[in-house]
Amino acid sequence: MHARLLRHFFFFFFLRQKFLKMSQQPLLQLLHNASLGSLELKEPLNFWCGARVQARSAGNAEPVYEPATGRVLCDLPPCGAEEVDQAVRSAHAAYLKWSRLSGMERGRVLLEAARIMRERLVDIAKVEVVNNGKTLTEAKGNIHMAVQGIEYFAGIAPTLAGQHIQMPGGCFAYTRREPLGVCVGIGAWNFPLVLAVMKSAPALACGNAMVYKPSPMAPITAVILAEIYKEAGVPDGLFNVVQGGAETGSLLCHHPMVAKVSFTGSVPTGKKVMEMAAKGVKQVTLELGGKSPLIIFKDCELENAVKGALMANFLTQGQVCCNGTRVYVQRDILPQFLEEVVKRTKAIAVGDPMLDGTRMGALISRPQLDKVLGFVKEAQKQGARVLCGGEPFVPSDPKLKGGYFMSPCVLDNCRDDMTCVKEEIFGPVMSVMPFDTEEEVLQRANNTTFGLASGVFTRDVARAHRVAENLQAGTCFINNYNTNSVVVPFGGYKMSGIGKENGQAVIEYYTQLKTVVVEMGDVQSLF
Ligand SMILES: NC(=O)c1ccc[n+]([C@@H]2O[C@H](COP(=O)([O-])OP(=O)(O)OC[C@H]3O[C@@H](n4cnc5c(N)ncnc54)[C@H](O)[C@@H]3O)[C@@H](O)[C@H]2O)c1
Ligand SMILES: O=CCc1c[nH]cn1
Repeated sequence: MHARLLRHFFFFFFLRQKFLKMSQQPLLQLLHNASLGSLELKEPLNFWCGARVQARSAGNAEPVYEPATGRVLCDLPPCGAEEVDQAVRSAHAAYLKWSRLSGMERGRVLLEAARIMRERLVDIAKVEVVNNGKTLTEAKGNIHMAVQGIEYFAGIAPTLAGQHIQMPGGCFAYTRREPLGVCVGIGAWNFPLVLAVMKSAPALACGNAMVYKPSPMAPITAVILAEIYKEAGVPDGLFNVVQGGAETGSLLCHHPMVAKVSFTGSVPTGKKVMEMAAKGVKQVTLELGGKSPLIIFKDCELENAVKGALMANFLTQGQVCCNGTRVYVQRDILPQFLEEVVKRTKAIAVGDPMLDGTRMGALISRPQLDKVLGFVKEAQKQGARVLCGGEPFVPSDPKLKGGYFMSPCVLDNCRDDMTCVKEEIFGPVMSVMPFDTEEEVLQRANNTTFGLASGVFTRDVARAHRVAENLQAGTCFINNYNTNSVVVPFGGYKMSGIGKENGQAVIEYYTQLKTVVVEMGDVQSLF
């Protein structure tokens, strides 16, 4: 009786999956040439067993907003325990097949995924603009980076190898670089597709499967990625998307079949993820927040330093983890620096993110906008001077009146003990402070619990490298800022995280080494 019931269950499950797959038009086709103010999404945004799946619990759905207009794009029901379990099991089944392929075979599939993504770059970028509020110019750059990430790890896949180690008496050992199994990715909302790719591409290249949970504020492009991987030829279930917030994330971290959690988000949530993973002795990668220093010496090329400070603060409306928001300027050049930085900040075109000329779009949400404006008010109360911006901004286009825009802000007269200098604001607010000596500025720059990134502008080569060596941060940019690339490792020191993403270093975080020891003679037993 039991076996008959099971057979029925599997038969209907199989039919349902088959029906879902036959009837589904790819999400990106439905969202082709997306524009602001019109998109309404009814499609389910979960993806496992190779198809989009409706969550069961429509009751506690949360609205997802379009940041540039304030409209509701869709209601997002969170996945519960049963759905998380289905996604993880689907990943595990696919992992058993995928991990048996050679690196060359896996790389070929990933290259195809990169090709498809490049072909649809503009369409994907438009969806990112609708869901995130960043400008189309930046979104196109982000999708280009995602394509490069998949290509890079497609190239790394065939190079994965162990070592041969000679031992006494003709014996030897060798190491096998093996995948971990089912990896969970949990992402933030500021680079929705890039973060999904930075986790999934190396995971898949190394032979793992992934269940990815995007931020509930920017849930759409991860599903597009899942459909691209499928079209490129990954086995059904290899890359899955489950939607939801803290509860769904916590179910994923606790699932016994999950081997690793790679998390991108704030420090407080990162601590919780690490605690949950510790219970199952699972590996973690934590890419967390920052409050990075940018140090500008008087011998710098000033125009480059000004441009660098803008790039360090205003991309993606200032919502970038590694932004250099504590700008230390050597006292002698502070007046010229401020004059130029304020002139250029005032000239930043804020507004419709779909327009070519726009350089700053909308912040992610109303609460985020209010929080950032609150930081500016608090800074003023504590003695900072607003040189420009820091106000809500209402674009002239009536359809954007409900959007979450603000004018980019430069704060002068800041001190190290002010809230705006100590805490991550995650908005377009630059805090500027004078310094006198190299020793003093290094001590002040390092006086923080964060350690994600840092930057230095100087013409003195020796000084540049000395400062880079002494800054306690995972990345130091010399004479530029935010020039991140998929080919170089990225990750924080101190409370900004554990582990690396990007570059060859990431392989260590998605594989485990097995040692095989081979005896060539007789066993010398003591017993
Ligand atoms: N270091 C990096 O590479 C990097 C990149 C992007 C963003 N960030 C950081 O992310 C933060 C902004 O993003 P955010 O507001 O989405 O961060 P967040 O910590 O609020 O959320 C991040 C993700 O964690 C999930 N989550 C929340 N509670 C959880 C829980 N208890 N268990 C499991 N998952 C949970 C969220 O749903 C979301 O998907 C900033 O601090 C920023 O610096 C860091
Ligand atoms: O918010 C930070 C996103 C990022 C950029 N490079 C690596 N992570």
